[in-house]
Amino acid sequence: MIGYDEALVLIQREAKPLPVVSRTPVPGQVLAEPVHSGEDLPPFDNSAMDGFALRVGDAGAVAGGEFEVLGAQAAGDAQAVAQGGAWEIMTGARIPDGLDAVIPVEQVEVLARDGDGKPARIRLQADVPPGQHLRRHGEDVRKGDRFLAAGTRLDAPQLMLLAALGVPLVDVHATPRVALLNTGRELVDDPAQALGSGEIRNSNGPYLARRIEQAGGEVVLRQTVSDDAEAFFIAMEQARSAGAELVLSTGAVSMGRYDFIPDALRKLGATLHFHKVAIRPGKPLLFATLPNGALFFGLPGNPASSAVGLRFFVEPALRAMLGLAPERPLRLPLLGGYRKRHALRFHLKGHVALDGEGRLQARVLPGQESFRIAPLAHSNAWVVVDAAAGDLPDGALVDVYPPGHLLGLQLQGQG
Ligand SMILES: Nc1nc2c(c(=O)[nH]1)N[C@H]1C(S)=C(S)[C@@H](COP(=O)(O)OP(=O)(O)OC[C@H]3O[C@@H](n4cnc5c(N)ncnc54)[C@H](O)[C@@H]3O)O[C@H]1N2
Ligand code: MOO
Repeated sequence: MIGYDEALVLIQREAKPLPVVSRTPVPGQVLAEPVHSGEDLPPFDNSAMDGFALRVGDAGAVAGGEFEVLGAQAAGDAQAVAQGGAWEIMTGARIPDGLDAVIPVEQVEVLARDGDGKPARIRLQADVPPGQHLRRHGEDVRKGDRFLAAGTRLDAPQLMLLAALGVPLVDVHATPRVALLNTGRELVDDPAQALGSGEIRNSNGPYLARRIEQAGGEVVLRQTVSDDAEAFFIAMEQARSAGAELVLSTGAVSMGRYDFIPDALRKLGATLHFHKVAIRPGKPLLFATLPNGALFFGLPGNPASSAVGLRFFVEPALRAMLGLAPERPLRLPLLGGYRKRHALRFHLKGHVALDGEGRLQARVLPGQESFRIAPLAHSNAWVVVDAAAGDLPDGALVDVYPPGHLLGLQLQGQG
């Protein structure tokens, strides 16, 4: 049996960044290369206000000054050239060449109007400092700027920026393709089907499938497989033809007579890196490399054990495949402390909330047994207590991980 840190080193040795591909930007993708701007943002000098554009130079203009209105410029109008005077201008409209400041319409007295009722002559009711209410081209992002760094995960703000700068394609690591095989002849997938004697519902399948997608993977195959090696070999062949770079199984990795996964992998010619880690829950976890180079994780079947296996073993591999640096935990005070009964590393269903002063604090939820699913649905974080740690007193700082490596802490909506 090896320790968690040692297991992580082996995973990080085996999990390599996937090839870089150019793709349409989509939320959740992680940039493999920085993005440089091919344009200025804003693309041209424009007005921040509805009002009048003027030429005021370095000195500015003073209240009381009068100007002829010689043109008008709305958002979307092409470049115009002004021969002095004032131009009526709308927010976002391109500043006519030759003008260099804007006065808002509220600070102007219209002295005369033309036949159509448009302002023909104005008087300033306020001073106009140089450059007032101008949004200059490139002030936000300059052409050639590296505006998104490698390792950035695309979400709404990044998509806004990429859209603003007209970037059709970004370089990302290919999405890791994951095959998920739930083993066990006791498993029932159809929620409408009544359970036969000794049967249980496959709950690991939907949980893991969702978490894999949230962790940046794509589930290319999901199969429920009986407890025999032949059915497993068929599913493994399907995983291979689906192009899976990562294969996960649940169940059949422990000591029982039907725990066939380790032997079946050997028969397939896989290289076993470890089987059994000094953690709770999830101890019988297995990690191997398949002959085609795909990584294989044999997750224990108990629901909390499979969740821990995904979060703390598979997700580090996904991170490496996506070209991301290893994750760092939050350090939060632990409300109520924790009594640690074994010299193992514990991954505990936890809950993070705000205390009375609005500071984050964590606690360990009751119901840590690995068969218990209900506490997982009330948990919004993992509290991790290292193997070397002893009992933790109330308020001790503890490592806390969000539910997924690409998910932030989610404080709302958990009961
Ligand atoms: N003699 C020993 N027995 C066990 C040991 C041990 O060291 N010696 N380890 C225990 C630990 S720890 C764990 S964890 C489990 C792991 O067992 P397996 O990975 O072999 O899984 P199964 O036996 O197939 O199933 C365990 C448990 O989980 C339920 N299960 C399985 N798949 C699903 C699923 N998709 N959805 C919901 N529940 C699932 C299954 O019915 C069992 O109750 O072994 C201990 N035993
Ligand atoms: O370690 Mo097993 O995962 O306790 O139930």
